[in-house]
Amino acid sequence: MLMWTAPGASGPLDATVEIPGSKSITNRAYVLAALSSGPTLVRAPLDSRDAGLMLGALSALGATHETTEDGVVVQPLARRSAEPASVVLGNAGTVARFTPALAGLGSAPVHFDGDEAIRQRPISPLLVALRELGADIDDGGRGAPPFTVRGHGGIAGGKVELDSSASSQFLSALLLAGPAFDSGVTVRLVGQAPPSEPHIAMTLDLLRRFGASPERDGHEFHVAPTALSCPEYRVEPDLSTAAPFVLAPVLAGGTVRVRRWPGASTQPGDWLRTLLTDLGQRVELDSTGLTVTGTGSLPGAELDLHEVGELTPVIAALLCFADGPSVISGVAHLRGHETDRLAALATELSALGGQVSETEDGLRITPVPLHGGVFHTYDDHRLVMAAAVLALRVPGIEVENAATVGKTFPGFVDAWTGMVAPR
Ligand SMILES: O=C(O)C1=C[C@@H](OP(=O)(O)O)[C@@H](O)[C@H](O)C1
Ligand SMILES: C=C(OP(=O)(O)O)C(=O)O
Repeated sequence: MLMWTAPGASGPLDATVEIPGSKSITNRAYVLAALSSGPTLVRAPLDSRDAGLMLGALSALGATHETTEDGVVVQPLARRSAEPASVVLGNAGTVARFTPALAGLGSAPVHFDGDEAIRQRPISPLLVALRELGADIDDGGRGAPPFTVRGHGGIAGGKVELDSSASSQFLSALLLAGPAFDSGVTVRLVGQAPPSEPHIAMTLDLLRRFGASPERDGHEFHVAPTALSCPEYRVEPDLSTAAPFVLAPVLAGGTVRVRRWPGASTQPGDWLRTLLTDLGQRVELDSTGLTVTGTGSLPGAELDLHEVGELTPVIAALLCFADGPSVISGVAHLRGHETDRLAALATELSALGGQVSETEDGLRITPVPLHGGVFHTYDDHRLVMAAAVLALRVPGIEVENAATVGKTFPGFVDAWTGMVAPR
């Protein structure tokens, strides 16, 4: 789809939506399944570009999978690749950060490369740490893809210092692979605190579910060598993908229900319940899911989104309609996401007449009337979602390359249209 005219809200919403599986949980479950000693049935996994890239990467490394009626069955990396292989990264941070360590467990060279954007995203501190732990990586001195991991049949592991301030995924990568290192792994964080603390908790949670006993003492983490196993794992719906849907009734009025919203979750999107309540909306969680009812008011807000950075694009779009100015802070690392999200949001929202400017670590938003126009998406799924939120109130928003939303939700346009403009 080259251009999508996102629908405006013509009245209060009344919709129940099904959100696909969490990207972050799906791709962690696949990695841990590959490192397990037996097959794992991953139930309700995400089926999207990033999840497909993870399965492709694991296949290239020797962990095959089969899609069944019940989910995806992943076989362990029993046949650790002895043949040279290539891993396609696309623009998936989870694939780029989580799979190089697995290649170091094999016994062949594995070449890693992806979209132009992934070559620009930070990864160097992870490659340095992996080398210190015993991996043999040739990155031509670039500290970025393309690079080759030359497997020598295992990774020694041990103690390492890591600066994970540019992405929490560096730390998650070492912890997820730690059970397969000869001596496990002990990571001491140095530098600024990593962003996305819930994603670190998610990593520890999945490790436990697969039988490891990760330990954390402040900035130090330890995972012992462990034989992993988890015959079945059920993936929660992606609460960051759910974000635009639960924010919609704030702007359109009415009620939106998200089915299967978990009672407790390590996903950053679970914080939306707190945010929406603080913004004066009605939020109810029960065993069927989450129900959000818009109350018609929306105050401006000062939000530090360091822990939940991936929610920034849709929250920025929402705050363009608040009663007063807002400031988003704590998200300098978004400049190294799918695109420089702070620059992209400031540029695109300003092009629609908005008063949105970048700060060093966030955005300053002063609500003013917006007009329609083309919203460029920079190959970033979350910018498509942000544009859809804007269009609820602003007629004539044309979303460029909306298909890029397939990184996490290929069915987004249909689901959104079904919610806003049901036939
Ligand atoms: O570990 C993960 O699954 C993720 C961690 C976060 O990355 P950063 O810490 O780089 O922001 C998040 O933004 C990304 O969407 C998914
Ligand atoms: C930052 C994101 O993705 P990735 O997993 O590629 O880092 C995101 O989904 O917002």
